[in-house]
Amino acid sequence: MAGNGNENTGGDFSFSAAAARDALPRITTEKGAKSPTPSVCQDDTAPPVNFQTIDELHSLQKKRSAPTTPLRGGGVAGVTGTSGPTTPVSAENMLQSVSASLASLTRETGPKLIRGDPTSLAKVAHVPHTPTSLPAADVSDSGLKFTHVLHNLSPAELYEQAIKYEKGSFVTSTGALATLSGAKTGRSPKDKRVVKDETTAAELWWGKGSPNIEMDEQTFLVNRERAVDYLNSLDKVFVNDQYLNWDPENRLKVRIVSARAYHSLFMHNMCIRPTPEELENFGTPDFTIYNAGKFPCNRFTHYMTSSTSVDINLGRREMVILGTQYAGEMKKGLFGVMHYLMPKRKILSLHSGCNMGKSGDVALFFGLSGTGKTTLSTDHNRYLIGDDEHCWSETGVSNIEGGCYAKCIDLAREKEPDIWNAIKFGTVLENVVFDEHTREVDYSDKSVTENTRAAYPIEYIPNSKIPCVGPHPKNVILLACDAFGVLPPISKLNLAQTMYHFISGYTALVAGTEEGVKEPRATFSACFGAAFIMLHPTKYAAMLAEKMQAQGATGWLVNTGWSGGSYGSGSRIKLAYTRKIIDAIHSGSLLNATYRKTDIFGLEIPNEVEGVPSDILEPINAWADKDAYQDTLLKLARLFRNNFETFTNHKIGDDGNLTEEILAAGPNF
Ligand SMILES: Nc1ncnc2c1ncn2[C@@H]1O[C@H](COP(=O)(O)OP(=O)(O)O)[C@@H](O)[C@H]1O
Ligand SMILES: C=C(OP(=O)(O)O)C(=O)O
Ligand SMILES: [Ca+2]
Ligand SMILES: [Mn+2]
Repeated sequence: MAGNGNENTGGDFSFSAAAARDALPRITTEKGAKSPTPSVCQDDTAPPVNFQTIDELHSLQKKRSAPTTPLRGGGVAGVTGTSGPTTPVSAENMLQSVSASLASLTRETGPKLIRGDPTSLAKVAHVPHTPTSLPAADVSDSGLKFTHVLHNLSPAELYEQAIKYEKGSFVTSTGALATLSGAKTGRSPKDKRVVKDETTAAELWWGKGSPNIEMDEQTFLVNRERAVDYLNSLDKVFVNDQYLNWDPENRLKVRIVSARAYHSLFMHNMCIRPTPEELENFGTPDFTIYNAGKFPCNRFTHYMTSSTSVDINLGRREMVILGTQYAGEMKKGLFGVMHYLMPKRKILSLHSGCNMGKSGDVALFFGLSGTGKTTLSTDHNRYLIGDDEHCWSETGVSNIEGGCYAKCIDLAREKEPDIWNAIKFGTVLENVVFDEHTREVDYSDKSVTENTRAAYPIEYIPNSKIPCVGPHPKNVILLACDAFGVLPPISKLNLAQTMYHFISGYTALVAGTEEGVKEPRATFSACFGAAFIMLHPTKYAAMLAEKMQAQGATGWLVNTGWSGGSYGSGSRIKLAYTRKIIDAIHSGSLLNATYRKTDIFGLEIPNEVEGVPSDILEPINAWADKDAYQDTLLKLARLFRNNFETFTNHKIGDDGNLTEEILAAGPNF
């Protein structure tokens, strides 16, 4: 029979005489005792183990983080009860600070907080929450419970949290964390509110065309309390303390309090990550986000028109998110804050990508969502400074963020290798569809949304420039994804034209990034980011004009949209051609090309661009139906003219001549 290890040769089955009588010999286990069979298993002798139980074995697995990483939570054996001698002072400070952030406005007390995961067996330090002798009427159950704080967890820890507790979290075949953002898969601009107080009433852009829909301070506090109460009711909250802006002089300290590991990992990737030393000395944040995620606002609250509300209070330096889990709200909410704070310091905030050539030539890529900022600023031959949000100061450019947020729909390894390779361990992959077994992502699948996204730290792009700063830009590239197919793939702009197109901010909004947009549609968004600007567009335009003039930067308009017909009949310009066009801008060869001027828009188009078929450079040549082309061109020109009407009564900067030139730089018909 198989299994007893004896060779059964002929049916006879016999033990050795001794074994049969006395059963098996005893094995000696005493220390130092000689093995009963010294000649075998010689090198199986291991040094003595230093654990007695399974729990002890497990406790050995996790080494304590270095003393410079004091703010780690679960698993660190600390003290129970009030903080004792082994609690690092900075950790206690952190808890005090978070408790202050999460304090109820009405009960005037911070919640009781503990570091670490609530399921962790190891007891960790907590802050005793301050006043103890409250009148009995003020004592509530929420005041008696502890909330666990998961402060600046590492990506690995956040993966574990997400996979254990957040439905829809999976590791993909390349190691990314696939997540679902829930009902909202894009931003909700109609649900954005900005507190109008005395200061902001005077400073901000309000009224027609403005993204700033007002709310009063009192209503903000109602929503803030709602978010804070929700967060405090949870067993645990995630807290990220990070930075915005790579320019050290103009850095902002931000705190993000959220309910999901997904949100914490997203912001870990998208904001600038502090070093352990910086984290230890973080102090009080300059701006705080309370992200209550799926927890809705109360529709009976004044100003609320849906169950989603994204509220910014510049005076309190706080933002509240209720009723949406789309992580992009946090990133773009902070961008709005920068659009307010930076111009006060004479720094221009830009909705643009930015990269730098080997010789130090910097290019900006402006454009609305889906026009190619991320794709075209991620360029294997150049250093990536950032893909979406920048500042332009007296000294040059700086990225506001520490990561990139790339669209993933139809992502292909051959076309965008750097973005493809960045989707690995640590990257958040939102709303993608993958094979249930292999976990291979199908980037063409739009079942959840068109707006599938990857958020990764900028250093995941091999030629990213760290720190993400650079000298003054040489080229300012305006990207428009023209769904009408009438704008040339490339045109050179004079300063007035650059300003005209910057203020117009034209594109065909590609489906998905904003809720409810299912088809490309022509749209105008001042400064290529009206949803995020806080001041009147002419304020940013004046700063851009001044900076471009001072630095002698050249403006370009690049159509990354349709050619040979409108959306539906023509086709999108090949990414490979757009890249050739961009190469020619960077190399300087386009500056020396010969140009001709187009009708109506008066755009200068080159006769030739290396690597691009010449018959697409002049849009009419690519259209089969020339009459249809003329009609469409006029239609778009009218849309431009109508849109610009609201700006005709505004002066741009102090230069009266420039204002006149800008007004004249639009289409003529
Ligand atoms: N000719 C083109 N130029 C730029 N992007 C293109 C082009 N054709 C297709 N695309 C696709 O359009 C999308 C641009 O998105 P992205 O770069 O993320 O835009 P943004 O950063 O401006 O929001 C990408 O999915 C890219 O692959
Ligand atoms: C995340 C966004 O930015 P973009 O589409 O420009 O990458 C957004 O607009 O929500
Ligand atoms: Ca953007
Ligand atoms: Mn982008």
